Amino acid sequence: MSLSQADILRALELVKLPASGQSLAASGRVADILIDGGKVIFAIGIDATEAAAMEPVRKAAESAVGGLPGVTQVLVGLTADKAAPSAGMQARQQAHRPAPGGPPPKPAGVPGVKQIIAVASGKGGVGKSTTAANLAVALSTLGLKVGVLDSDIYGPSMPKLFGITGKPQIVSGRTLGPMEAYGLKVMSIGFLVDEETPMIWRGPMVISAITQMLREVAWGELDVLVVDMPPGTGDAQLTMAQQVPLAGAVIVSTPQDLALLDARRGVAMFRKVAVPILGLVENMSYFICPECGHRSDIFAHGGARHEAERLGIPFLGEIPLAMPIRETSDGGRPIVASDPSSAHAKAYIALARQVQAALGGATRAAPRIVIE
Ligand SMILES: Nc1ncnc2c1ncn2[C@@H]1O[C@H](COP(=O)(O)OP(=O)(O)OP(=O)(O)O)[C@@H](O)[C@H]1O
Repeated sequence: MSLSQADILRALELVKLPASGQSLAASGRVADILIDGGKVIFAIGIDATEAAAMEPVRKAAESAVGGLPGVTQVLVGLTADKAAPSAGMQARQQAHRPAPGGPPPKPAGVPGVKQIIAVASGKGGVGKSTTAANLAVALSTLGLKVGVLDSDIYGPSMPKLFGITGKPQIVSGRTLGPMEAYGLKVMSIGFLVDEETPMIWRGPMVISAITQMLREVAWGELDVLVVDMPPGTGDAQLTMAQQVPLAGAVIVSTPQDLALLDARRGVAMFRKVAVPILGLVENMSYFICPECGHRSDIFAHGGARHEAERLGIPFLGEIPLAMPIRETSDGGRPIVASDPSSAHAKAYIALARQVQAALGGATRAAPRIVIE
C-alpha cells in the first residue's frame, strides 16, 4: 500500500503545538510533503523566533510519521518564512496538494529571489561547475543581481572557483549570511564542511542541506539564483529538482556521444518533474590554438546542437576548450570576471544572454534612473 499526503497529515493530527494546543495538521504549517517510496520529507513553517520552541514539535512529528506502516525514513525540517506562518503556509499547503494525475506539486519560492535556475549535467567532469560560475558572473555583467548556490554535495567547487575562504556568519537565528565574490552572493556546502570530511551524505541529507542553503540564507533581493547541481540523474538529483522551485534548467554536456547520452537522461529527469529545460550547452566544444589561431574540433563538435534539435530543446551555445578557462577557474578568478573582453568570456556572455532570453521578462535588470 502506498503512502499518501493524507496519511501523513492524519498522523500529524496527534502532534500538538505547545502554545495553542492546536494539532500540527490543522495549523497549516506543514508544507512541501514529499513521499518517495518509504521515505517521507516535509517542512514545518515557523517564525524565526520560534525555532527552539518548535524543535520538540519537529521531533514529535518525525516519530508520529515514522510510526506509520510502510515508512522507512522521515526527515522533517523547520523552515522560517518571512511572512506570518499560518496564512502563508496554509495557502502554500493548498497549492501543494497535487491534482489527481496532474503534474507534481511545485515547491514554494524563496522570498526576494525572482528566478532560480539549475545548472546540471548527466555525468561528472563535463565542466558543469565552471560553466555555472562563469554563467553567473556573465549574468551579472548584464546588470542582474545574481547569487550562486553550490549544491554539489559530493564535490563542492564554488569556494575554489571564486577563490573564497572563510566561513559564512550567522546573521540571525539560524540564518546565514552568504559569502560574496565578484559582486555575486555565494553559498556552498563547501563552506559548511571541512574539505577533508568524507562526503558520505546521501538521499534525504542532501535534500536537508539544500533546503537549508536555499531557505536559511539571507540572499536578499536577487534576479537570478544559479544552482550548481550534483552531477548525475539519481534519486538525490531527482528529489532536489523537485524540492527547489526552479524556473528552468541548463544542461551542460561535452560533445562526445557518451556524455550526450547522459545529458539526455538529465533532460528526461527535469521533464519528469515538470521543470522547463532552458537548453543545452556544449562545453569543451572546440579548441583554438593559442599560437596560430587554428580551430580544431577535437570531439567532433556539434553533437550537442544535433542532440538539442533531436530532443526539441533550445541549443544555448558552445564554450571552447581553452587553457585560460581552466587556469582562471583553478585560480579562483572566473574568466568572465578576470578577462571580460576575451573571446572565452564573450562565449559565456552570449550564453548568459540566451539564458536571460529563455527566462523571459522576470530577469530583466531594473532600468537605470538618470536625473538630468
Ligand atoms: N571550457 C573549458 N576549457 C578548459 N577547461 C575546462 C573547461 N570547462 C571545464 N574545464 C576544466 O575541467 C575540469 C572539470 O570542470 P568542472 O569541475 O567544472 O566539472 P564538473 O562537471 O562540475 O565536475 P564534477 O561533476 O566532478 O563536479 C576543471 O579542471 C575545469 O577547470
